[in-house]
Amino acid sequence: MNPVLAELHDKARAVLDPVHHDFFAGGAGDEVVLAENEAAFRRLALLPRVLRGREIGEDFPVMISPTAFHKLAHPDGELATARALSGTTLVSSTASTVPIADVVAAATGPVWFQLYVQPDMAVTEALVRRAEQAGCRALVVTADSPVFGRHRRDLAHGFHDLPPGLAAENMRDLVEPGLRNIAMSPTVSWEHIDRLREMTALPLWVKGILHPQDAELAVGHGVAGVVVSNHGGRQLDLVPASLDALPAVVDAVAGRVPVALDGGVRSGGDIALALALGASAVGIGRPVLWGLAADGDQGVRRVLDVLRDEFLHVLTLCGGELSRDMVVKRC
Ligand SMILES: Cc1cc2nc3c(=O)[nH]c(=O)nc-3n(C[C@H](O)[C@H](O)[C@H](O)COP(=O)(O)O)c2cc1C
Ligand SMILES: O=C(O)C(=O)c1ccccc1
Repeated sequence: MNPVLAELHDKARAVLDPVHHDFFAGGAGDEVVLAENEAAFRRLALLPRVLRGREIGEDFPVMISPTAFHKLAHPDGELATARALSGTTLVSSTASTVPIADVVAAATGPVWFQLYVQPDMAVTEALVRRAEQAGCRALVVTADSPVFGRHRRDLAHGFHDLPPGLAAENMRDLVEPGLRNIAMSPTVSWEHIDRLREMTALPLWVKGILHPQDAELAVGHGVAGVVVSNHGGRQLDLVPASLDALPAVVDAVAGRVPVALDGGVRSGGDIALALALGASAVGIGRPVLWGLAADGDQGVRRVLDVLRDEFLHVLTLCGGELSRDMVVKRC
């Protein structure tokens, strides 16, 4: 792990209510997948190519993955995260504690909207319109959550509600006045993806793909991209590390749409490994929350800056270009 990220996590742990720290840090079940997401990177090594005589560009293939409830980390919440972007894309959660329009207004980079499809399609459509009107540039439908994950740390603490004064602000006054709960629904299907594609001209991504046949289906349903993700180990605690699921999805997609990855990315080297295995970009979840808790927008900026610096350094050491033949098992 990049030491700055470790330091920011330590600081976050020191300042956060332990209940909120554990909400951010925790995973589902025995937290096997939570640990595996990071461990999978350490099982791989990079074989650099030398003497390629190539200077690298400034492209930084990183986005901020959607995470709920940033006001639990810092009073400015998602506004602070949005101010820190300086060109990086923020995928803003349905469960943000700041309305999406305010997130976009504060943003210094593109904002995409992460959508939990609601069982009532009128409510879903109202969320989509809200994201469009705010100026979001894409929709990211989360597909790995037919039910809420079971997080033992939250159960142990009895954490299930936001404290008074905080709410999932995007859920206010949709269709009818008042605040709704975010629903997870096992009836969400590819038909909903088709309906969303008819509903909006925004590029539609699907997040939470692990099976290559689902990647194939996603492409068949006209998505703009897929995110290989296990929700940071917060849903099914039986799945592979997201990095280990990546190659088969990349093969199934066969270059037809971009394949992003999130889960366990904690250094510039991790970014390089994911790209070498065919990811077009990676998403960062918890480290952004640690930066936010430790130091607001400056902490989030620090996370992005150290990852950018480290990634570009690693990329240069690898000869400026990454490919699958450069990844080997560490034995
Ligand atoms: C506290 C927390 C809240 C999350 N909330 C959402 C969410 O609202 N929507 C979503 O699609 N994913 C959500 N995720 C999953 C992240 O988008 C992402 O897949 C995961 O955090 C990536 O792993 P990492 O934290 O190891 O970087 C959440 C993750 C965490 C840790
Ligand atoms: O905690 C999560 O992982 C998550 O996705 C979520 C979704 C809705 C509300 C709160 C958290």
